[in-house]
Amino acid sequence: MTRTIDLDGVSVDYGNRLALRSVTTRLDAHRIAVIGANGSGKSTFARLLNGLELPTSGSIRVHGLDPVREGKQLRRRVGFVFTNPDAQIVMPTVAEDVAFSLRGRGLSKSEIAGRVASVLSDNGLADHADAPAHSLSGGQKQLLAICSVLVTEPELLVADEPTTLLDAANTRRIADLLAGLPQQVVLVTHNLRLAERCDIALLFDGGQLIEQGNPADVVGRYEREFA
Ligand SMILES: Nc1ncnc2c1ncn2[C@@H]1O[C@H](COP(=O)(O)OP(=O)(O)OP(=O)(O)O)[C@@H](O)[C@H]1O
Repeated sequence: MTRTIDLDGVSVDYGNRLALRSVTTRLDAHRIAVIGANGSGKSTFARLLNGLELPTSGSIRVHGLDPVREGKQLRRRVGFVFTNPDAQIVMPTVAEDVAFSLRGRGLSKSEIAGRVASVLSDNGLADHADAPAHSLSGGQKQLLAICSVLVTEPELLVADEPTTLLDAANTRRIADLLAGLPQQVVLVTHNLRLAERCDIALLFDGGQLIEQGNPADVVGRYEREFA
């Protein structure tokens, strides 16, 4: 399996705003942090990776798939976690919400129940399986949102500021969870400590990818030039 993300001259123009400007990169690291100031293009970059956004020009391959022509297959292989878990919770109970992600995949009821129980147990939510999803704490909701993505066994997990709404303990919990995943992870974050725990970091400025490399070096430049 190739786990390379390739962008060649990718720009995204929202009409009156060039959100990404001719970004070219090749990424095969396990955990990739994406940092930069507000409005620098991080979320746009993340959203390109599962076809939520399409390039205005240039080309992309994510694990060999072209989001323009193969968007459906891509979305089955790339899981996306949003900042606000409430935006992702769609079913009344925790277990039902996780199971919902597996609809249309041709799995039997018992296979679905098995996968749901396993992901909830791996992430400390087994005791909440039958609880109303909206009764969970903020940190538990973010765990649930991640479980709902992980249950689909994605090859790539893209998380757009998944710890922004969380306190220190829950931030650590999500950070540890992401750090322990076997699949490739792209983490957009303003939390520079989380960025430093990744294998590589990308720094965006004004829609341009201005640096890519060792996270400590990239974070250092960001702090010197943008803080
Ligand atoms: N749907 C949209 N329509 C028009 N402009 C947009 C849209 N989404 C983003 N933009 C603009 O594109 C630029 C890049 O936005 P993006 O959300 O990618 O930045 P970001 O680095 O993720 O910012 P933040 O740290 O604030 O989340 C910004 O100027 C933003 O206002």
